[in-house]
Amino acid sequence: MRHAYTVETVRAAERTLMSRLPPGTLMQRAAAGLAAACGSLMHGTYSRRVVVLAGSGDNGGDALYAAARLARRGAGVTAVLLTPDKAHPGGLAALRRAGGRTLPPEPEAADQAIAQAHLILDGIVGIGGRGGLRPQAAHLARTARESRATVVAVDLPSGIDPDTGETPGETVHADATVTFGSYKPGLLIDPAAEHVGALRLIDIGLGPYLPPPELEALQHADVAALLPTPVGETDKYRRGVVGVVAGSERYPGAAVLAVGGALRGGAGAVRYVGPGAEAVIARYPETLVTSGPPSKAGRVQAWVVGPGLGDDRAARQAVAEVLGSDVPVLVDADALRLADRDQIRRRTAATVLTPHAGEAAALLSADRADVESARLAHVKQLAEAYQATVLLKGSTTLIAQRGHPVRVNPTGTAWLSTAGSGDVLSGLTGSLLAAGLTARDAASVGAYLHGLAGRETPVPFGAHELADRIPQVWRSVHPRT
Ligand SMILES: NC(=O)C1=CN([C@@H]2O[C@H](COP(=O)(O)OP(=O)(O)OC[C@H]3O[C@@H](n4cnc5c(N)ncnc54)[C@H](OP(=O)(O)O)[C@@H]3O)[C@@H](O)[C@H]2O)[C@@H](O)CC1
Ligand SMILES: [K+]
Repeated sequence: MRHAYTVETVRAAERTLMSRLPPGTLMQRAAAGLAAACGSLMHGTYSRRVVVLAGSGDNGGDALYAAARLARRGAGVTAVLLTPDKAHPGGLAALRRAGGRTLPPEPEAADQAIAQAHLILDGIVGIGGRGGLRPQAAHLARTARESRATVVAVDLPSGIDPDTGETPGETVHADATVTFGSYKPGLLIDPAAEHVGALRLIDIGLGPYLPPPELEALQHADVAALLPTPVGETDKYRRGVVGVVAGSERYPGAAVLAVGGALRGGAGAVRYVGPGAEAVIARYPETLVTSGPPSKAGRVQAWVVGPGLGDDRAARQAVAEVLGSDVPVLVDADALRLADRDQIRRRTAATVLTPHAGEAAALLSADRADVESARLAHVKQLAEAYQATVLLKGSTTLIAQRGHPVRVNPTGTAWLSTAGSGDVLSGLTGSLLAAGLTARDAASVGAYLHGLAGRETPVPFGAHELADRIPQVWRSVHPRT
């Protein structure tokens, strides 16, 4: 599991640790890790040209100390000092002792040095940065982006908001980010995460001083431990039966895709309820289909409701019936519009809402653009407002449930934004719910497998191919399955 902490938490842990160590120890640990990472990115240091963009805080200090180490190993280092009279004194002295030269941030000289660099170290600001980059820093960030050099962000790409992943203005676009002590939420959440590049964590000894995280990201081993596995004496009810209420005369395909996802989610059987039965059976003969309302469909351990449902009276009635049940319910697509919001809040069994940014905006009476630019705040707000587990789909899918760290899904690809992709995710996640995972785990594991399937399916793909790919990625996560 990867854990991420807010600036306030990181600073508190650093204060405790620093009080037990000689002054400067943490910065030297950070600089040593950073210099080693730069050396390996440049495949050596001798005769490499390195430009340091150094702000006046400790982030600039880290960059200057690391650059001094590179200079001692043969790199030619030029430091562009954003405010020369406030540059980190220890870092600057170390760099000068190692033979590095410095420049004030005058555009012409700085631009020329950047144009000739093999590697640029972005030490403009770290966790002390506030708001969008100031004009001089923004100019350097743009020049670095346009250069051919490898851009390495120190702790984080300058200009991103470390706590939220928002990008309030110009930011550095890094090829790699070397972060210290712990991940920060902004490194893992878009739009900021898009500018992080390859992410490396340098351990500076903070671990024992960190409380529960603000954000976490599952990795293969975490997902493997959560995947349902049938054991000796079992039957379909013990493995879980998932009910899928999806599709309409107009959109029978949504029913097929949701059932396709559900059949790959580990439940023992899939019950389909709705007008798409013929199409569903034609593609998946193992589905148990019923034509009546959900309440007459027979026993299920979890429901999925919404994909392609339309919005007629029968659809509205089906949503209300499903929400009235006492088993976990996943509410997606049309059902997010049709559901009585108070009925969602009153439920005692788990509810999972799976909106994309547009649907999330409607549920919160907010703007879609605001949701996309501040995903973490909005997913938490939704979970709170609806007293539900919320999976906010998008470039970085987030899963929130009150009282727990938000989860960010580390898999996925922009190719997943294709028609029907969400229907497969709903079926898959509902199936994991029926198999007994908690709402938060089912949503996280569903997003993880769905994202991996998106990465593994040859592109460009259609949503039905994603469903077909799930067994393969399941086995890649859990080879002993
Ligand atoms: N603490 C520790 O133990 C360890 C900390 N470590 C390192 O310290 C870093 C934090 O250092 P920090 O606290 O000095 O802040 P930092 O990120 O350098 O920024 C302050 C500077 O930014 C400027 N500035 C602000 N906003 C700006 C903007 N929008 N646009 C432009 N400039 C802006 C601000 O200017 P001022 O307002 O003072 O004029 C000031 O000069 C952390 O990220 C990690 O790298 C590691 O060594 C490990 C041990
Ligand atoms: K930085």
